[in-house]
Amino acid sequence: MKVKIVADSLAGGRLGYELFAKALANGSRVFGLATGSTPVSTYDQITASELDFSHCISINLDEYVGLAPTHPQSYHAFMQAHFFKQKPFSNSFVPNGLNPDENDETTRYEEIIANHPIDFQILGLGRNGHIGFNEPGTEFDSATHRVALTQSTIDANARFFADKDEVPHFAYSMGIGTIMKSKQILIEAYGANKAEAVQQMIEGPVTKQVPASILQQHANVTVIIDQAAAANLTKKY
Ligand SMILES: N[C@@H]1[C@@H](O)[C@H](O)[C@@H](COP(=O)(O)O)O[C@@H]1O
Repeated sequence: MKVKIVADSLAGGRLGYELFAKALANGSRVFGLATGSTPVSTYDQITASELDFSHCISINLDEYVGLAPTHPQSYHAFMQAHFFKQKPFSNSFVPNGLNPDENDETTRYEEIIANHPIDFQILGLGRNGHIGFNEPGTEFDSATHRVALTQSTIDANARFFADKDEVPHFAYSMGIGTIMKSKQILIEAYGANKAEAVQQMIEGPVTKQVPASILQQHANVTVIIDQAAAANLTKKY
């Protein structure tokens, strides 16, 4: 893992942007994308830049089950607002949260990824160490699946919804095995409430209880964190 400690999320976003630009220049054509507040500073730099993704494909990590693409809190809507409206791809895939057939949706999505192997994947980090929506305890070789969200994740995401009761309890998510097949991975984390998960991801044992810890075994991972998220690290980076 390459660990980059920056002053704040703005500086992290600039670095994240540079990694995207470099990957694009080096021939990456399939980009795995994430939602959440973390990647926004990177997306802001990208959408303000000259980068062109019109010959590229994007594949998003996850989507809430039960939310229509037009729902303002759906990850479809998030991606439109923060990325695709300004920087369209030739084709963008996001799981279909309205597909009630779990097997159909997860198989369909896994096939899309098999047909378009991900060159560059950006990830955020959950407070409990989750990546995508792969909660603690998820198998490391998991494929795209339907996830029951933990209370900690529901609580963390409630801030985006008018009412806590509106937060979906299920999501479709790429699996950890799916994510690990990406050729290059960038994971970003900002703020003190990520410090514990960051320390466990980088310095802790590789354990299912901290899904992101598996990234220690990936050959090409860059971690971008700010000072606050780096606070619990015990070694120098
Ligand atoms: N499914 C998303 C993740 O992809 C994201 O990385 C994480 C952190 O969110 P945030 O970046 O807002 O802290 O939580 C959500 O549950």
